[in-house]
Amino acid sequence: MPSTLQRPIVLIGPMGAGKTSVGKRVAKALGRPFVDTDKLLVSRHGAIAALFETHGEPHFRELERAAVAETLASDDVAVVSLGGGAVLDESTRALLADAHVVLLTVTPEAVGPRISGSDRPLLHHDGLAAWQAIAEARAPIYASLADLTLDTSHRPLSHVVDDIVTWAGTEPA
Ligand SMILES: Nc1ncnc2c1ncn2[C@@H]1O[C@H](COP(=O)(O)OP(=O)(O)OP(=O)(O)O)[C@@H](O)[C@H]1O
Ligand SMILES: O=C(O)C1=C[C@@H](O)[C@@H](O)[C@H](O)C1
Ligand SMILES: [Mg+2]
Repeated sequence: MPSTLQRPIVLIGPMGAGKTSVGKRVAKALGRPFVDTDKLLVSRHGAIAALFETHGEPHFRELERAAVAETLASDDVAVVSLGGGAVLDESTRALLADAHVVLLTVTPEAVGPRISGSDRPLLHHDGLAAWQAIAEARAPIYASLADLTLDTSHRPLSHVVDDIVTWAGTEPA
């Protein structure tokens, strides 16, 4: 049954934490629309790795900020999964003030298999070492925004989804 959630649920966290997979399932469980901003950007501008290579990361962040702003301005969208670095942008962070923000975390040990073979440009050179450095540098930003934090390292997707759905039902509208 569709929920009456008044504010969107926004999933943040490092690459491979499960934002896309979990967000899609939370939206389905709530019977509400879902947007993954990485997927939105790919549908409009092509592969993220090519965008980084051709136009650079700052250009990608601008496109990302616009995509997040547009998505959160829609009355229809209830669950939004962001790209891992979206919260680096100050104005993107400000857009999250009215959302239920859920931080998904994952340990380096657990994320290894999840990111192997992923086409994330920031991981092209050093893989797991790059992931770890990026995740550590961003951890304070993620933590400062989170209303709920869930570690996904050793938990099936369905348990993470159930926790978010239950928590959303207890949050003030
Ligand atoms: N709790 C989990 N247990 C096991 N595997 C998981 C879990 N959550 C996600 N995965 C797997 O990890 C991979 C990455 O997940 P996902 O794409 O959802 O991460 P993400 O946070 O959206 O990453 P990105 O920032 O790169 O978009 C997928 O193959 C997914 O099936
Ligand atoms: O953590 C990051 O900076 C990124 C994560 C991905 O979701 C993509 O948005 C892109 O590869 C950048
Ligand atoms: Mg994703």
